[in-house]
Amino acid sequence: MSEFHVRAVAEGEQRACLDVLSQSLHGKPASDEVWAKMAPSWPAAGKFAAFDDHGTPVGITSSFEVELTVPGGQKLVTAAVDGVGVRADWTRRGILTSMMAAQLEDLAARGVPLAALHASEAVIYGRFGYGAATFCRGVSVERPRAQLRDGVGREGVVRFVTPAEAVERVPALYNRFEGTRPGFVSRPAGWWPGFFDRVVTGDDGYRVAVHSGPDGDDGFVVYQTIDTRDRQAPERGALLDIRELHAATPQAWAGLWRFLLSIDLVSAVAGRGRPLDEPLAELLTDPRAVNTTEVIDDLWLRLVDVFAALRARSYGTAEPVVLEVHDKQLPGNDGRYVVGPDGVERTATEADLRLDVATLSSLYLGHGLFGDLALSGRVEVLDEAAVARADALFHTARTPWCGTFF
Ligand SMILES: CC(=O)SCCNC(=O)CCNC(=O)[C@H](O)C(C)(C)COP(=O)(O)OP(=O)(O)OC[C@H]1O[C@@H](n2cnc3c(N)ncnc32)[C@H](O)[C@@H]1OP(=O)(O)O
Repeated sequence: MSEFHVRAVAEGEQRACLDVLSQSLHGKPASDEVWAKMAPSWPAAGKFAAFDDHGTPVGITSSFEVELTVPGGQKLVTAAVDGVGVRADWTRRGILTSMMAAQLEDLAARGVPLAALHASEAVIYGRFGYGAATFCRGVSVERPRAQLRDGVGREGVVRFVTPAEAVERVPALYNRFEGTRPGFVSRPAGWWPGFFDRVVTGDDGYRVAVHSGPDGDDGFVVYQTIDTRDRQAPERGALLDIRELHAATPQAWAGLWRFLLSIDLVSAVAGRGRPLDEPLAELLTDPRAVNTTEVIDDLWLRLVDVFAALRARSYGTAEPVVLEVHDKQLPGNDGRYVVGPDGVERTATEADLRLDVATLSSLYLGHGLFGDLALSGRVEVLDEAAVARADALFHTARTPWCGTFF
């Protein structure tokens, strides 16, 4: 059997690596035209690849830097891991395992405290210390059943913007939302061309509408209209499918939903990836017009530097707990940490709760309960009373949500 070795991607090797990624995701190799557009946002930096005996890449993992808002509002440098794939004729030979090890060691050496990703499958990344840290919801709001309560979302004005205006204005607008919730990630300049500009300027008919309140533009929605008519239902209204909806104020949020729910000839307004706690039903006279179509893991987080990450977030009010953390990939994180409202220290005292780094990572942003994870054995309870204290310390007032796909 051929061998592989993993190393950092060198300048000039990116296009061959992109082809590996495309193959793993059932896509086509990039044409010269596509590559010319992508190349600026596909630097060699942050990429590790596996190469066969002939020097041909057969696996790839990438990352770029973002800032992630942690409970309490601090923004931590985070490696946004994306572009992971192994060529189908090389899978299940340990290539991903080796690439993840190289990437994590590099991040730790560079002092990057967190790594985060969106997983194609939920079974892949737990073994590398990632835990599902934010969840999101799919919603569908039935029309005409959904009628807004009196006065909801009437303060501002909503207007369409052209794709060119959207490309120019929305990035600055988005910066107004950063830091409002744990789990939010910044969108660096390199994110926009591949994930926003391409969509709104493409051929799929996406529309962008912007909300203005007393302080100017304060929210936007990107959505697509899908024709759902068929022979059985020739008069059925369209489906409005939200790609993203962000608002700086509750008024802007309600105003954008008012706009969507007021468009004529529509049978439903739907969206995936919405926050779990979005109070949509509260806008309507008939709350049953809102259906939850799915609840699914969103951001997977990995504490690369456990001490730095624990110290960076704030905690609720409770007596401290001692957590004993185990980290297979980065043993420097192994040890006990006393966590309380006044801060975090390493400690030699007896542990109250024992857990691995993936479990701690999934609890870090405030989603989930130590008590629930204790039920499945993911948290080992050494002092029963510590479970409620840990939940009180880690719980956050706002449900964590990422809101950005990468
Ligand atoms: C952040 C992102 O970019 S998400 C996108 C991830 N990429 C994709 O989904 C593209 C299609 N899939 C692939 O390219 C590959 O199958 C990968 C990257 C998911 C896995 O790569 P591999 O080199 O096969 O992983 P590797 O051999 O290191 O497997 C490590 C372990 O994970 C398990 N594993 C890996 N992938 C999967 C999977 N998709 N389903 C179930 N188990 C898996 C392996 O069985 C192995 O288990 P073991 O340690 O008990 O033996």
